[in-house]
Amino acid sequence: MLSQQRASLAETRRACPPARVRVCVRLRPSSQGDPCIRGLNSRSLEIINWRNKNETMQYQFDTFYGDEATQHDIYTGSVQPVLCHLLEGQNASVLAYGPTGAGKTHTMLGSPQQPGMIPRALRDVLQMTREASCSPGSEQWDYSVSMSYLEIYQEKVLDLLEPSQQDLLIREDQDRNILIPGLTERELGSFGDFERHFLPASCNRTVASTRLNDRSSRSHTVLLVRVAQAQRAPPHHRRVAKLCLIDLAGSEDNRRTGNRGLRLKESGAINASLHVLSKVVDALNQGLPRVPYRDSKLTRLLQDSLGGSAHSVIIANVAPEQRFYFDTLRTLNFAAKSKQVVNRPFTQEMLPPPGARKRPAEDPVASSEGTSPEAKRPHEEESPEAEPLSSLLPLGQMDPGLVHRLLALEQLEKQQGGTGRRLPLLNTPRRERVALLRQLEETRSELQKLKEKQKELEATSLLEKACQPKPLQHSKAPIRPWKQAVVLPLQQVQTLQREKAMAKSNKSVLVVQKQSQSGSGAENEVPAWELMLRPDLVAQSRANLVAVLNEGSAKELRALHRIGDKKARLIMAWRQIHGPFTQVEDLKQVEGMTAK
Ligand SMILES: Nc1ncnc2c1ncn2[C@@H]1O[C@H](COP(=O)(O)OP(=O)(O)OP(=O)(O)O)[C@@H](O)[C@H]1O
Repeated sequence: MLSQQRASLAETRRACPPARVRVCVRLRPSSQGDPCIRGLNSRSLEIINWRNKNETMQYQFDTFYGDEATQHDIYTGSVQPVLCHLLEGQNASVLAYGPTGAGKTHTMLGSPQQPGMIPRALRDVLQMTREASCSPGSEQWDYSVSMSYLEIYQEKVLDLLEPSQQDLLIREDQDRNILIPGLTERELGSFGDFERHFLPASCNRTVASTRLNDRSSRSHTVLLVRVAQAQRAPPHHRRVAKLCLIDLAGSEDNRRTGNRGLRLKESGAINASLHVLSKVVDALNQGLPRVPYRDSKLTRLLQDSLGGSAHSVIIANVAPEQRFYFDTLRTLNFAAKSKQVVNRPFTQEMLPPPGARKRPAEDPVASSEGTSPEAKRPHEEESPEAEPLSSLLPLGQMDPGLVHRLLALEQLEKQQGGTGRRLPLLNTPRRERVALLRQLEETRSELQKLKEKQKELEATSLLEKACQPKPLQHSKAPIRPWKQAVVLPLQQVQTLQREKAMAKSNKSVLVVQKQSQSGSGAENEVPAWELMLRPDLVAQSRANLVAVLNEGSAKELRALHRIGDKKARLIMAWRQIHGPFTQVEDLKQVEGMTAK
């Protein structure tokens, strides 16, 4: 039954090596005055230290592009290398980040004279798929490319290909894919098709004039390109990859933009979502159990690109003028922490259901309900590669817990008449149902094998006994399987017991009895007690504290124990210069503070 279940899913996921997010910095040409930032070489730059004008701070990235770098340099150096992964069925993302007026839209869209990353990438993707479908390789594939285009304006997801005021919902399917039901998708047969759909849609983006940029993006725009491929020969595998090209709206200091009314409201939404983006990167870097993707529409959509399955590139745009100094510093700090984020790309291959051997362009399933640009990806639990079926353990090494489970299952089956009737699972969500059925199937086969092994052992043992001289005292006890004894030092046993008790009790603090000091165990000895905190909660609260240190406002910092106004300001200044705190102990480096 299990193999049938797997065959019907017919999906395999091949993990690739983890891929760190690549981060490059692009410096816009200066419009006035002396620059506050300059490049040192193709990877490093330095920026004046605001506390001491005679000092500089240095940063290193995957690539640094100076103000003379062309669109071609940036494309060939940082964007083109990730596109080849699309043909392997893996996702890729390119994201332009930076303050308002620093050149994000110039980098992504460009102009007719200096086309940006988006038109260049589309031209190459279409060309690559054309060439790959003509290649005489053994694995010939048919390709189809399609696009969707949306903007996130004031926390609303708006379709740019078919503009309307409808806020599209972001959904997550059972396999954790992000879907946008109702988002328009257009097939692209040529670059001409792309221009025909993309150019008018670009005019639908919300732009307005601010004091810092005549045509400032008031929204985050996301171009989704879907590359579907279908193998011509059996077994007719299908793959779907997604390319996300994102032009973020710039962070804005409203004292300088002069924003009021609607502009101010837009700016509030932009800054809030960029703040969540920064928190997502922090959470990923600190390995926190909860990454706040759901706290903004932007991060929800970027779930794949940061800490997800895509090969991602961040282009951090910075402006050289003194008036952008603090924006530049903030951008460099965001870029520096983003380069630590590691993604886990994989190739997904699916078999079409029997009777549905169509080319991707004709295949309604391949286009994921016709409108959604997302590929259906299975949950890890369903991947045959994720976890091989557990093989039968030698009887003597069988985990007592498993034996207990097997006996309980046998009991349950007996109660149900032992006719193979299935357990009532219909009300269980599908994912859990699949996992339960798998577990049940594994347990059944283990039980069967266990019974056979047991019989074998009994037979061998009887035979041996028959051949041996009779022992003086014959034991009538049935033959039991050997249990493997694990001997632990007493202290370790007690720690394990405490941790188990804590996990079971679900409490954060436990009162535990101390080991008798004298060791005599005398009846009248007064027992000593101690309080024990759950280690996972301690770790979590330390991580939360670090998050407040990195992201907290002055008010939030003052709310911390022993932190007053002066210390809050010192912490904020420190993190602006040195970047995020990695642990609570870093506080020692802040002037006049101790880790206490
Ligand atoms: N590398 C560059 N070379 C020449 N001009 C540039 C470059 N980068 C940006 N510019 C110019 O600077 C101005 C601001 O750039 P752009 O609109 O791309 O900024 P932005 O970061 O997208 O701003 P916002 O977030 O407000 O939309 C534009 O006039 C653009 O043409």
